[in-house]
Amino acid sequence: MKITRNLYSSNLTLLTDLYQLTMAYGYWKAGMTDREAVFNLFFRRNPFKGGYAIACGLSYVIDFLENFNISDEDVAYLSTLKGNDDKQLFEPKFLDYLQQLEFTCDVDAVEEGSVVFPQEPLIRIKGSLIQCQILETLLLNMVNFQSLIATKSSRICLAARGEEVLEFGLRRAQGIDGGLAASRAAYIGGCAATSNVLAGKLFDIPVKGTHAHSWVMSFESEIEAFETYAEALPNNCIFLVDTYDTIEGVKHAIKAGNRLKEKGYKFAGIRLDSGDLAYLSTKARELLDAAGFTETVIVASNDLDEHIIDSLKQQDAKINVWGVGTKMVTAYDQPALGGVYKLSALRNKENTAWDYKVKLSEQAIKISTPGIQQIRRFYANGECIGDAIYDEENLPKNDNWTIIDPMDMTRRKKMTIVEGEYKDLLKPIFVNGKRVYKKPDLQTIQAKVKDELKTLHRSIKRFTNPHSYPVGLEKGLYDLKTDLILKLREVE
Ligand SMILES: Nc1ncnc2c1ncn2[C@@H]1O[C@H](COP(=O)(O)OP(=O)(O)OP(=O)(O)O)[C@@H](O)[C@H]1O
Ligand SMILES: O=P(O)(O)OC[C@H]1O[C@H](OP(=O)(O)OP(=O)(O)O)[C@H](O)[C@@H]1O
Ligand SMILES: O=C(O)c1cccnc1
Repeated sequence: MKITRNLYSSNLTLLTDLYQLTMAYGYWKAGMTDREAVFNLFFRRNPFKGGYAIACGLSYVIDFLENFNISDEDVAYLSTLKGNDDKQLFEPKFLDYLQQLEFTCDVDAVEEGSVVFPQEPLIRIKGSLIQCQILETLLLNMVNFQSLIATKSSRICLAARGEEVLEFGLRRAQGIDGGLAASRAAYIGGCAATSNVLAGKLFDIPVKGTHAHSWVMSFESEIEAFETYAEALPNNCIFLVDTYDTIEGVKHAIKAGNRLKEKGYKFAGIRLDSGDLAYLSTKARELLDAAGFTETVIVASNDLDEHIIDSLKQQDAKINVWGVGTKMVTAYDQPALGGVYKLSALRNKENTAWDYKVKLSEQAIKISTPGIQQIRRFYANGECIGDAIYDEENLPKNDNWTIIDPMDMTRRKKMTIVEGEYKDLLKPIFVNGKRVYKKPDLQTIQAKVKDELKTLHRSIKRFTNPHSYPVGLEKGLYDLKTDLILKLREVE
């Protein structure tokens, strides 16, 4: 959408960590800028102690890469940076080089809205070392946050069991883009609408809302507040009933609802925002039904998250619509996804072959995976049964694959390549810097999340101790990684 582009397509190239630019300078000085490299963006643990994550943020990444450039102003600023000796940090020739740098990489990525798991590359960038390096920070910034919020939202929507979830988080979000990007990701995760009007305009998300306590407090009485609201907005009446006494509030809302009905309008709903939401929603439902307002919905808000919604569902609360703010947009119980971006292959100096790369660590989970990675997801009867991370340059010779858990080599699973029962998740997005992928609209991405979640066994979606979905390295890649680690540790 055009308006979206105006906000996010400005030149964001300097929205990066300084070390990307100092390394870029180093590569340039060492004559390494154009060595072909492959980097992968992945995370190591599912967020929220859950069993899966939702990939999100690719659209921002695409806009950023399509508008990649270093402007006169950027160069002017970079030329003012000083080193420890108080001399210019970057020599002018390097800045000239940077200014002429164009984005020419290949990008393959998992589509937004896909279900993804730890260790899987969400984005794979292949191209000149300097370009791949410079992109790290912003790619992580965009994908980490949005994937986190889309995952949170999908959990909250699962807890609501198909009922409407409204995202109310802007006022508690982490700044301006923390609000906007969260509204977008929350919608992708399954929310029906947002209260954030600019997000509605930019991303074409439905906007919805009720009214605040201040409205009720601005009148002599609650009933006067509801009736005045109904006069002004007869087609948008959800009354907030808990400013003074919730049960009395429901009765006042019913009075105002009767006036609306007389005038031929619908009494759309009430909102509960405090107290025992199970008890109050049940009482409110009884009162509404007794007054003939069986279609009038009960919206609930107040620090909700997936666990409280789940509990309210188990208590048989009579809530139809869930308003969720703070805990959704701040990902309250886990504020960062922790995705990383690692080099996995580099052309040798002679440019004749790939050198595969790993980052070692004492912790197995932190040892990166080498190769030109792709993900293959296997299905049986419409359910996904396991993912293989494999090396595109070393495809297994036969159709019987073994996947091995990189954290525990005794955990293995056999997968058979059967036509129509697998798919590769990384799709071409850019080829030689030119976009080859058409961005889907948000509704399509939201529908994808729903469809993908249906392919996951329910044990993987439960909130408490979810079953862990099998993701492994294809045996060829596993062996390759093990050899590399042994070599680096100099074990014969
Ligand atoms: N029946 C229920 N079961 C589980 N949790 C509930 C139930 N009813 C409300 N809650 C949750 O309990 C928490 C109550 O928080 P708190 O005590 O701060 O609110 P309150 O006193 O009801 O309202 P406020 O302080 O906003 O006037 C909220 O997170 C709310 O969503
Ligand atoms: O609880 P959250 O999940 O963050 O949802 C958003 C909250 O924001 C509003 O409260 P606030 O007290 O800011 O304003 P109000 O007067 O409209 O209630 C609203 O009533 C919700 O309680
Ligand atoms: O419209 C609402 O009810 C709303 C909007 C923002 C925050 N809390 C509630």
